[in-house]
Amino acid sequence: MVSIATDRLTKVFPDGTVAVDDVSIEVSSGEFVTLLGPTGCGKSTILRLVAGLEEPTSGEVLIDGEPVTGGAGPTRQLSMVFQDYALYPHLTVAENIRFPLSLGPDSPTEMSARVGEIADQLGITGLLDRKPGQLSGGQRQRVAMARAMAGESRAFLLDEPLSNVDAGLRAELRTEVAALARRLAMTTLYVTHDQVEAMTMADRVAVLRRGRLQQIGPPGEVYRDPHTLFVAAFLGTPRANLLQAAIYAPDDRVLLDVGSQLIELPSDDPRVRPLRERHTERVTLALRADALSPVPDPPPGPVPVLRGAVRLVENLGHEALVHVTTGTLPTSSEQANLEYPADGPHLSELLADDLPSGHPVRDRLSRMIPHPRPEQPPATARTEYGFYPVYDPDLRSEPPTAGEVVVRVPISALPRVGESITLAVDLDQLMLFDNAGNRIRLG
Ligand SMILES: Nc1ncnc2c1ncn2[C@@H]1O[C@H](COP(=O)(O)OP(=O)(O)OP(=O)(O)O)[C@@H](O)[C@H]1O
Repeated sequence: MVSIATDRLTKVFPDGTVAVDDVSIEVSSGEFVTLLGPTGCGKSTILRLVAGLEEPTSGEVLIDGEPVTGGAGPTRQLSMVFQDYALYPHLTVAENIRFPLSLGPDSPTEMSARVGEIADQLGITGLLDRKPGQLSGGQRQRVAMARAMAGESRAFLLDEPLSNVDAGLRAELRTEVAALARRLAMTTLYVTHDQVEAMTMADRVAVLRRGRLQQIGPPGEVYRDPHTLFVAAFLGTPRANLLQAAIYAPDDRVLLDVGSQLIELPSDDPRVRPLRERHTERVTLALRADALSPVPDPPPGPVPVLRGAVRLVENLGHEALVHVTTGTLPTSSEQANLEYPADGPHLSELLADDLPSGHPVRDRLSRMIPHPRPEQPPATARTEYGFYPVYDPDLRSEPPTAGEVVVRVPISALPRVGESITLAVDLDQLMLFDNAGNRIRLG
């Protein structure tokens, strides 16, 4: 098997669509890499560029370190499997698998032996005489894989090969395809928008957004250590809680102001100390459902906490997802770059507005009502703690389900709806992102 690489690969379609933007990825020989991202992020285009079905606007595709860009597709000897299987309906399964071999030098006996061998590997020996129309979706997928493996392929390119298969079978095939790829040490580039598929199958996951590579790494690493707000928000179910916040570091304390309350961080902790330099900076606080856990109030020791009231308990059988109203304001999907790119200033800076000073409900209102766009961006520090979380009235007609966080709780410790709850924040899992959506590293 060969290694595949893209070097600063860029594809701009004639209509001006930038489908792939400066993407460099290396897939070592025998490695399984998934390309993951929302629809339209350029995954299929990357695969097609690697396969030679599209010409790059700039940048290169390298196979075993040799540039192949400009060469015709077949010489690359890469096998591609698409989501629609593309089997020949009038040929039997055996004939379909044999098809790529018929282009090579093998004798009929050799070809039959090879078909038998591959069919055996994929557990479809009993289907060899059937036509594709007589197969289930999962069986068709296996035949498509078998056909891809039959030729003298040097690597495999799979474009959402399981997306037409029903959920149960999908899980089974996912394990099978990954196991097969490992057993045969197949170099594989696998496109999917399904994060479970991407995370469970791959040696490394490449997360893409709008044609750009956001991050590439082993699944666990990309999940635990996202470099951008987009990656933190895109990976994980339930989605990470994304809260608008400001860092406030008066005297020797370090606080995260989430509008409705302050989360006091242990200021002598080496992880927290660097935040002092970011006094008054507006940030997004990202906390996965596992980063918060119910504790007694007052908590044992100086742990950072978030307080709220239980609104909903979703019992999943083995665990529960508890929705807690905290009066915080989520960072919108738009800000997290999940739908729209937003490279400008933080929404809260664009929208925060002067409220009539001295008004008795000024603070409360400031957290609840939408503000018109100000003429001038506001000064950073506006209250004692400097922060009014806001939402963008242009993007939403009403506030998002205001101020909730979702927490994973063991069944043995289920809280009741309406109950007050204190949640300890796990510092190791506390993630902060700056205005541009880049990770702020704790020390
Ligand atoms: N031939 C083309 N001409 C113009 N634009 C194109 C062409 N092919 C794809 N695009 C655009 O390029 C972008 C990337 O498309 P691509 O199919 O690579 O995305 P994808 O991540 O594979 O999406 P999906 O998961 O929906 O298949 C999209 O905006 C798409 O509309």
